[in-house]
Amino acid sequence: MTQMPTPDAPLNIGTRGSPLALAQAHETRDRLARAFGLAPDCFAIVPIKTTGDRVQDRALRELGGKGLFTREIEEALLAGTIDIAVHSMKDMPVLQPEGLILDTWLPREDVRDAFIAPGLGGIADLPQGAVVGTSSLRRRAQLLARRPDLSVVEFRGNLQTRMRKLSEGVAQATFLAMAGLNRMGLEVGQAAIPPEEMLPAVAQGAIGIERRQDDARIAAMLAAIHDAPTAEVIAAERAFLATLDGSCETPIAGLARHTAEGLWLRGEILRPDGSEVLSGERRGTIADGPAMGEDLARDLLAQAGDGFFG
Ligand SMILES: NCc1[nH]cc(CCC(=O)O)c1CC(=O)O
Repeated sequence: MTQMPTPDAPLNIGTRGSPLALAQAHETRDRLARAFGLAPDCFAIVPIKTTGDRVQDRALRELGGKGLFTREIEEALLAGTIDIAVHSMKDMPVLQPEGLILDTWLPREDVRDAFIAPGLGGIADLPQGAVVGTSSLRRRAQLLARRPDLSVVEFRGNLQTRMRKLSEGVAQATFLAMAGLNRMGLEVGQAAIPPEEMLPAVAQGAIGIERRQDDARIAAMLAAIHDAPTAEVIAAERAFLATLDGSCETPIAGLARHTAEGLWLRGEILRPDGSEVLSGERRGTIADGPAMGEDLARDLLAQAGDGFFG
């Protein structure tokens, strides 16, 4: 019988301190509490500041990519200060440090990007030459591929900062993930963009829970809240990303869905200025997911050739 956490010996949940990260940590706590009939105070939410959170005003990707938002949290996990770490999987590197494992998934939220522009329903409504704010290489490239007439400005900071920039006219539109808005219960006039129009980031809308590999007690508890269908689509998407990763700073998008036969996967790589888009699809069984991701990535890399990334 698994030893259950108590208010005196709570299960410590590590997370970044942003409002979205905290909402995700609370969702994780609530699911665990419900699964085991435990009171909320059997869990402690431990916000951890990461390098990525500290460095607000520099071009983050110059500083070392995705691990920026996870290193301190993973160190706390290895040190035993926390027992699990809750992550937005869109921001997670494909490999975890020695001794840690990431194999628990909460049910995926809305995978779509949100278009946010007061009074406008979608990208097509933007006037010729309009300015759009985003800090996402992927969204920038996808937008310019569709609308080369638009200009894109860097948009950083929290949701409030971005909404203020919109109202000040710094840009006429911006993007966020529907998942984040939904998880925070926010209504900012967002319009969901169909994936055919803007393919989301790999693992967008998915929350993953990381733990120490040798912690059998925690593994048993996490099994109770694991969502297998989410694991299946993410396995295909992350294999696609893993095969592409390291080869480029190129914008990448990928989305897998269940079909009657198994899985469907679509992937896309773009030149940062949107001047070229390479995409493809695979279908297969659920067990084929990772192989579909790898195969599609290899195919796109071969199509791209050396010039694509330069
Ligand atoms: N890169 C930041 C980030 N990481 C995850 C989300 C949203 C939630 C999700 O996709 O799970 C966001 C913000 C955004 O893109 O609007």
